Amino acid sequence: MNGKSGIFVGKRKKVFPQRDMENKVTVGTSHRRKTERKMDSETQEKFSNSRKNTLHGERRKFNNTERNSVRKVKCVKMGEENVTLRKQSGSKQKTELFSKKKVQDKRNLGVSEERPKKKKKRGIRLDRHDTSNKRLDDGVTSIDNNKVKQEDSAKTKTVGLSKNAQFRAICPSPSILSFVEDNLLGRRRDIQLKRAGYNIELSAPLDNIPFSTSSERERIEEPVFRNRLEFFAAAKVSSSFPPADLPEIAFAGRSNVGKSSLLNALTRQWGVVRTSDKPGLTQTINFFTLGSKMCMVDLPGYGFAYAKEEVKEAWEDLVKEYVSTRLGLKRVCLLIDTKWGMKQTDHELVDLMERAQTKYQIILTKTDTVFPIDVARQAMQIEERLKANKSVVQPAVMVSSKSGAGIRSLRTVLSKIARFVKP
Ligand SMILES: Nc1nc2c(ncn2[C@@H]2O[C@H](COP(=O)(O)OP(=O)(O)OP(=O)(O)O)[C@@H](O)[C@H]2O)c(=O)[nH]1
Ligand SMILES: [Mg+2]
Repeated sequence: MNGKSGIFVGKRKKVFPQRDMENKVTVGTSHRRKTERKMDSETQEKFSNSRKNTLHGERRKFNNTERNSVRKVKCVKMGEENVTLRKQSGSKQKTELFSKKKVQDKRNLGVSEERPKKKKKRGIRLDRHDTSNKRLDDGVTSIDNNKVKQEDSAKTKTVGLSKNAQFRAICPSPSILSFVEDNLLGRRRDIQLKRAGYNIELSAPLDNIPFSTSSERERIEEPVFRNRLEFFAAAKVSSSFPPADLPEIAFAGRSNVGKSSLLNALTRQWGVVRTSDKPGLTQTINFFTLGSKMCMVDLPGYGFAYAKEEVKEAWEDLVKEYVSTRLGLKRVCLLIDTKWGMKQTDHELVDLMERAQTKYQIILTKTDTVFPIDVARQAMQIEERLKANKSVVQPAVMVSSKSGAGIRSLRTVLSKIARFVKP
């Protein structure tokens, strides 16, 4: 700052007033700090109060631009009061001052005290249909602009949205929604399951009949799944595949998606197929017979990130070879974790099965980990994506091996395969 002229040339330092000197007031800026004024005690008090109320308190709230626009304009004496005003464009303070002044004048003239009328804000009247004085984005209600806006919003709806937002925008079909509700799919509260009559102490409680006795609980509606599940063969290479005497249903999917657990849940024979919370437990193609009716095949998971590259490739090649060449294979259940949806590796397998004309059906697993609406959205999204595919068997089935939700429906779907092939 130029001390002599009082014009700021550089960046102003932030200095706060100090009032600790007898008969002396030191104020705000470095320039003013130098100018110490002597005042009588009354004036000093008024002065310091007015600065306290106006300058000091407000200055710190303003940013630089606002501060520049603020100008100290008047110090008006009203009776005993000293009011310091700062002029700001359209400020309230200014209106207050003038209305106060008016009342004061009226008092002096003996006019009865009335509340000052508020000044009406004058709005600018615009012709709705005259677009000449409006900007395009001013909310003009012309038809053309509306069209443009609609197109833009449609574009942003699809292009601008994140993957997550796009997912949330999916409206599932009524049939999917009712399936989710009827089967109590999705994350549910225990109290809700209890009220519906399910015994939550049992494993896969929703696979039982509500309010059923223990003998009823044992029954599986589809006779084929009442057969004993027995380990039959394991293969690490295609040459050791067993002969394809029985119709086969294979369970494929990424590591840890719940393939082995689903086999146990379908047959209610917990522990026959080994499961683990660590991905990559199943490393060979495991064949299980279900009586003499069907063969169920547990495939090693693909996309297991922590396995060695060559091991991973060997598993994936084995799975690919199995699904594209196996003769007795009637259906591949492609398991997708409901939480994560279809990944690149899943699409690769889908493409392969399309080329090999292998029938496959999408099974959404672990539905108990997400909200019911997200189960429906995931099913809807996958069905839409695979709509044009020829070998896919629709609809997608939603299950949870943990809660037992949807397991009965899957049994019904799969038992038809066995029945038709071997009546
Ligand atoms: N919450 C929940 N967890 C499940 C469900 N199904 C399986 N799991 C769990 O997921 C983990 C993996 O299950 P597995 O059946 O071994 O999965 P996998 O697909 O056979 O895995 P790999 O053999 O490694 O390919 C286990 O900890 C299971 O308890 C389910 O429906 N809900
Ligand atoms: Mg497994």
